[in-house]
Amino acid sequence: PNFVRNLQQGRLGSPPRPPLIKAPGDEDDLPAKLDANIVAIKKQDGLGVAAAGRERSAAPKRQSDEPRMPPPRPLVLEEKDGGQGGPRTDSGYDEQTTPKAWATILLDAQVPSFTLSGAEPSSSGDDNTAAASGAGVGINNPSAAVTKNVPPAPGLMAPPPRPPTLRSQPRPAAGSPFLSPAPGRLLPVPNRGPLLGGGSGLTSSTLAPPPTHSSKPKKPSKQVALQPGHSPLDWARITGPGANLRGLPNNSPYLRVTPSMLRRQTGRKGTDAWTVLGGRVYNIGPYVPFHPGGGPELLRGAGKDGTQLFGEIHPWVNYEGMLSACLIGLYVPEEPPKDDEDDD
Ligand code: HEM
Repeated sequence: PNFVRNLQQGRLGSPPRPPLIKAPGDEDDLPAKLDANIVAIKKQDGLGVAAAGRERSAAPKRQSDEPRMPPPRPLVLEEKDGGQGGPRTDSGYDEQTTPKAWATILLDAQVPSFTLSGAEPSSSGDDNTAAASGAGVGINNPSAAVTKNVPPAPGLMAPPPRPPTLRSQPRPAAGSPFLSPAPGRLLPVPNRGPLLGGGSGLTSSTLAPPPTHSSKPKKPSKQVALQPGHSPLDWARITGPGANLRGLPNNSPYLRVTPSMLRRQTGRKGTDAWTVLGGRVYNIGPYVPFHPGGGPELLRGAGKDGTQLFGEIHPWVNYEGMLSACLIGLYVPEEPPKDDEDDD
């Protein structure tokens, strides 16, 4: 009998009522009276008491669900009920037959955020405490505008770690070129090097030549160690004006040297070493101990035209000036054979 009485009065199956805002003068038992009226109306309409109870049990649920409609932006998508319909059985969503992904609604989730201002406990105090107490949060107090360090709700990604702020960098010593003279200015970005002309004296990094990638790698030098008294200056001294290193008798005229004549002057077997450079024939024998590239290297051009070889190694060398005292004559083609017919 108690169960039937409670059922008739609508006390069974009713979820807790949502809080109502009461107007002044409202009676305290207004919700109970409203429920009783609903039961009476249902009876008049021929509906069963049980149906009325179901209606009442469903109505507050919808009411509590109404703020959730439409669903907020999905934070995490996951399938519920194995993809068979949605989570709400008292709405039209359960008429869906295809599997559907439903958003997990996290109304109470606190989205963790971060702040741009540092929160060093040493300099600015405990910002978390300030923010939690709500004191001083605002534009004029940005250091206090940090969020409560709410742990991320399940399914949410953890916030990224805060980058180190300039304020958290170690402050340079007094008198340092990195110290900004103007108060309130930001410190220079580290690892950029000092400015030019800043009087810091630390300009080596900015004056260093940039790395080049276009120059060829250097070949190893083939220069040899010259004997004492055989330096380039010594050669210049002995080849001054009036010097004669031709290897020919004095006052000999310049010769017309043919290829056959040239081939015999190789520097071997007691002969002088002649070479051709730019159409002129030089006696290079005296220069052998003065040649920075070594005697054997120089004699590679002896007895032949060494113009191409010379040019391949050191085209910048002024051979005409250096060998003026060694000039033999002009390099000329072989003389044509004499015509014997004239002798008849
Ligand atoms: C035609 C045969 C010659 C050959 C094969 C030859 C070869 C060389 C070589 C291999 C070097 C060393 C290059 C280096 O690695 O630094 C050299 C340097 C030199 N040779 Fe010759 N040379 C010849 C003729 C001459 C002649 C006729 C002269 C002067 C009249 C001369 C003057 C020099 C000078 C001044 C250097 C030093 C160049 C420098 O320091 O940049 N060479 N030569």
